[in-house]
Amino acid sequence: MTAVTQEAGAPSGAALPPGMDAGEFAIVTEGLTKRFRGGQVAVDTLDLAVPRGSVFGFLGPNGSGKTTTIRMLLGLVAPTSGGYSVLGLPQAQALPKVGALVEGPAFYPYLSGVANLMRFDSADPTAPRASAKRRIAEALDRVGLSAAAGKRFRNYSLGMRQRLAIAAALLGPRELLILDEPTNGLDPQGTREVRALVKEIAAEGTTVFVSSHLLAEVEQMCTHAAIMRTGRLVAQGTIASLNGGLVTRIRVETPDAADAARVLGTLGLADVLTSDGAVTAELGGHAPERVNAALVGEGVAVRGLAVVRPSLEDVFVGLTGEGFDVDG
Ligand SMILES: Nc1ncnc2c1ncn2[C@@H]1O[C@H](COP(=O)(O)OP(=O)(O)OP(=O)(O)O)[C@@H](O)[C@H]1O
Repeated sequence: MTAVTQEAGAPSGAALPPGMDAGEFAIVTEGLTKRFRGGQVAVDTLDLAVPRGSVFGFLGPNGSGKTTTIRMLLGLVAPTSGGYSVLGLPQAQALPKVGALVEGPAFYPYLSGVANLMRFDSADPTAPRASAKRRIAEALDRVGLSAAAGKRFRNYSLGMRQRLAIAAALLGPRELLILDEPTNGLDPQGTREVRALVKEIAAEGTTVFVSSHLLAEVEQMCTHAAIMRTGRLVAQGTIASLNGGLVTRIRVETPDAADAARVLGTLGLADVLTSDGAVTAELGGHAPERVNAALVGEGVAVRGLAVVRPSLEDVFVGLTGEGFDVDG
């Protein structure tokens, strides 16, 4: 692994996932730690491995260390100890290939989208002036704002404003896009627009590292996730592997709970439990429609039947014994 130079020195040497090398990853951190003055440990010996090409959800309740981690990856905050690698390159070479949206850029309300991006682009001393127009047009096109490019920023919807901010992060070819809570403060329409845009950008081959405190958002938008709690990594992997440790259950609402429990047991479903007028059991390989037919065939009055799939929230609760408190 090529460690990005930082004052804390070399990476800790913590193990990468077996059989993998740093070239496969857009971001690797090893023992990454940030202790603020006053003793607060915001990020605690964090080992992250973000595969290239993934949409990687960096998930955790408020205050779990997500922004501090992102600020370290971007060289805005020096780690106390540990190391990190971005795109396997030294920081000066990596950063031009990284687009980032950490705190929303300040746009001028009375200027158009395109004029705002021109101001933004001209503030970057590394961006060649001759190709500015093309670069800006491409970024606007990529976020679907070409038609609204001449409209004043103050007349943009919340979703359009955030898409313009993402366009600002995409001025130039990027291998990695880092977005800190990009749907925060957006209305449902704006949230949908940003989620769709993230998927499109990923489909074009850019790795997207996106922080969120919204479990459902990460489940919908991401291929992989890392779950944080008070600065520590709780789990990471593909969404399927994170959910995979938990079983899908079937839930039957019925006034005939005892009969329903007997039928589920006869069918071979495991861990049959009865409470509050409902019977639940591990679904295993059984088809829910067959289970329903068997229940009805045995005279059980089925008021409701649901397949309860494990969620990332269940993963978090299972691993920490705590609820996922977004205000925590
Ligand atoms: N400059 C700082 N000085 C001292 N403590 C800080 C500083 N920045 C962050 N912290 C603390 O570090 C912890 C992690 O904060 P951080 O902002 O990284 O979390 P987060 O997961 O991004 O949360 P949020 O979603 O609320 O931004 C918090 O307890 C926070 O109060």
